Amino acid sequence: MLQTFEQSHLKPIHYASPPTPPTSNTALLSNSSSLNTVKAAEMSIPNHHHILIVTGPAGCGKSTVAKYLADRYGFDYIEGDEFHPQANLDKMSAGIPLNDEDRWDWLILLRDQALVNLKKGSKGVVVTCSALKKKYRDVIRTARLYDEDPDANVHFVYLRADKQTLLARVRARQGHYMKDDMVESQFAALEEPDEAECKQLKDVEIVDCKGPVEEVQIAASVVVDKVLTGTSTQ
Ligand SMILES: Nc1ncnc2c1ncn2[C@@H]1O[C@H](COP(=O)(O)OP(=O)(O)O)[C@@H](O)[C@H]1O
Ligand SMILES: O=C(O)[C@H](O)[C@@H](O)[C@H](O)[C@H](O)COP(=O)(O)O
Repeated sequence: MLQTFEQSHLKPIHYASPPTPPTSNTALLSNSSSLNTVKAAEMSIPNHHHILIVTGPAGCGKSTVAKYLADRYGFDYIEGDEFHPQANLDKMSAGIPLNDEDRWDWLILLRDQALVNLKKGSKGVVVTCSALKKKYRDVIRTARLYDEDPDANVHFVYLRADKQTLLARVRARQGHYMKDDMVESQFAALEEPDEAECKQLKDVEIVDCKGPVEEVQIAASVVVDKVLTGTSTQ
């Protein structure tokens, strides 16, 4: 376990795009297009307890990308929005941003649900969670401390786009409690994974999510393929 932690610590940082400013995935896709033809079934994924957390503000495409990744790797899919207590849902539906107090138990619940699924035999889980602040991501990172084996291999996929792009998506989205008036507060709270966090912890992949759905899904799978097969080279 400690060994696993140290090994993952030694894994090189892998940016799908640099921390700032946002860029497109064009270079990543053209450099790595051959990887996208690799079928997940043909990939040799070491049997670690993979916990992939797809993060970013409302509208960045967490659910859209997480479902794709879960399907690709045969991992369980945990939709973070389904684990909020009613009080949180009521707040968000009323356009009131959650605060730290509102989020702690939710984050712990998501972490523990991921561990429950792994304990039941899932080879990996993909979790959607905005994880807007570093301290929230740190809660999920503690999964390896509570893993039974313990082998949990936590990785974050941060979907990055500008506020206007996400505002437009949330405005167009139907039937969701999170309305576009919450996007401003999401960005106000957002602490993007910065270079220090990425370099120190080596568990964050940054994917530009401004492009079309399919492009973003492929870009995410390119970096996650490398994480899961231990072939990240940067
Ligand atoms: N890359 C994309 N381009 C355009 N629309 C997208 C993209 N990704 C997601 N969407 C749409 O934007 C809305 C928000 O996506 P969703 O996956 O629910 O994001 P999140 O889970 O981060 O809030 C949905 O209506 C979805 O269909
Ligand atoms: O799909 C979305 O619009 C978001 O995922 C949204 O539902 C919300 O971001 C989280 O559930 C938790 O709220 P916080 O992001 O404020 O922690």
